[in-house]
Amino acid sequence: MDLWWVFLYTMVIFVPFLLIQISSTFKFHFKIISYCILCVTLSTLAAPVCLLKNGGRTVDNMRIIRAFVRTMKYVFGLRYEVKGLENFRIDGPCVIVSNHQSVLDMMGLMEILPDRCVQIAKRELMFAGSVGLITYLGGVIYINRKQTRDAKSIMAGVARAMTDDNLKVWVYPEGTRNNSGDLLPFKKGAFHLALQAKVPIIPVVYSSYTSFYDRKKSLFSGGIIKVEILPKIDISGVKEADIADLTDRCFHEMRRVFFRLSGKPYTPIKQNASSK
Ligand SMILES: CCCCCCCCCCCCCCC(=O)SCCNC(=O)CCNC(=O)[C@H](O)C(C)(C)COP(=O)(O)OP(=O)(O)OC[C@H]1O[C@@H](n2cnc3c(N)ncnc32)[C@H](O)[C@@H]1OP(=O)(O)O
Ligand SMILES: CCCCCCCC/C=C\CCCCCCCC(=O)OC[C@@H](O)COP(=O)(O)O
Repeated sequence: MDLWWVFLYTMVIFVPFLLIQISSTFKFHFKIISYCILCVTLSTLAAPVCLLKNGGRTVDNMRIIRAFVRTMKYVFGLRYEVKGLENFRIDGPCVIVSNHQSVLDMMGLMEILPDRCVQIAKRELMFAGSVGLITYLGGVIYINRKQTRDAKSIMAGVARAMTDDNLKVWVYPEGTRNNSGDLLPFKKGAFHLALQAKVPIIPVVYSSYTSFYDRKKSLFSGGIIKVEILPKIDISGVKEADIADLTDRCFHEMRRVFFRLSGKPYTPIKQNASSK
């Protein structure tokens, strides 16, 4: 008889728990797959518009891509609260650095993307079907992260193009997606780029997604993302030998803002922030 009670309680507690787990995992994957399908569909629709309007690969296509991507937030119940847009109003090129949490960042990127701005992306993105095509048409710059020397020489070319073509360049200095609720140490490429092109750096911080999006917990619901565009960091007077300090300064400033926007107490870290 006792065994029956144990069995019954196990079923009453365990089975609903299991079903909730399965359904939340299912819901999470369903939403992520829907996101990917929507990206592929919108890219397929945007590509001919870009080709008809601008003829080929040009940063002007980013305006078209931006208009398409801005509709996606409504599908996923996301809202952006943006502060500091006036800091984007500078004449000429600049390097924009921001934190990178997930593939969902494309929506936050396009929400505030200034005109004449291209992104640095891993070269694997080029092969992502119509998404790859649309990034190519928008003028995204691809780097091979496994070949530092190649990446550096591409960045040197980008520095020239920035001044020649009046381009802004968006870099994710963490170098990869990071949904841990903190920032990864910054790589130095973006800061070398700013120095080589002799342009200011504009940091952009997005609040943590962990309250509404968490891969480990299979969580993906609607939510509010706070975005802050910080005042530009002037690099006049900065020398190559100061790159590590510049990287650290930017990292710590962005990390402070990240914790504030995410409503979490700031915990300073002592060690050198930059990755190498
Ligand atoms: C319609 C719907 C469709 C949606 C479509 C939306 C379109 C938008 C697309 C947006 C795409 C966004 C994609 C985002 C990504 O892919 S993020 C991943 C790729 N990005 C990056 O990795 C950028 C950040 N990384 C760097 O900047 C790195 O520094 C890099 C240049 C890549 C080199 O990395 P790594 O090999 O790991 O080396 P280190 O950074 O550790 O550097 C090693 C030493 O080299 C020095 N260094 C670095 N860069 C330079 C440089 N440019 N010039 C000179 N020297 C450089 C660095 O200082 C290190 O030396 P020391 O240790 O200081 O001596
Ligand atoms: C014929 C092949 C067809 C392949 C189809 C692939 C479909 C891809 C579908 C949807 C992708 C939408 C994503 C939009 C762009 C996302 C850019 C992005 O966030 O890349 C991640 C990169 O920053 C860092 O990568 P890692 O964290 O280091 O990894």
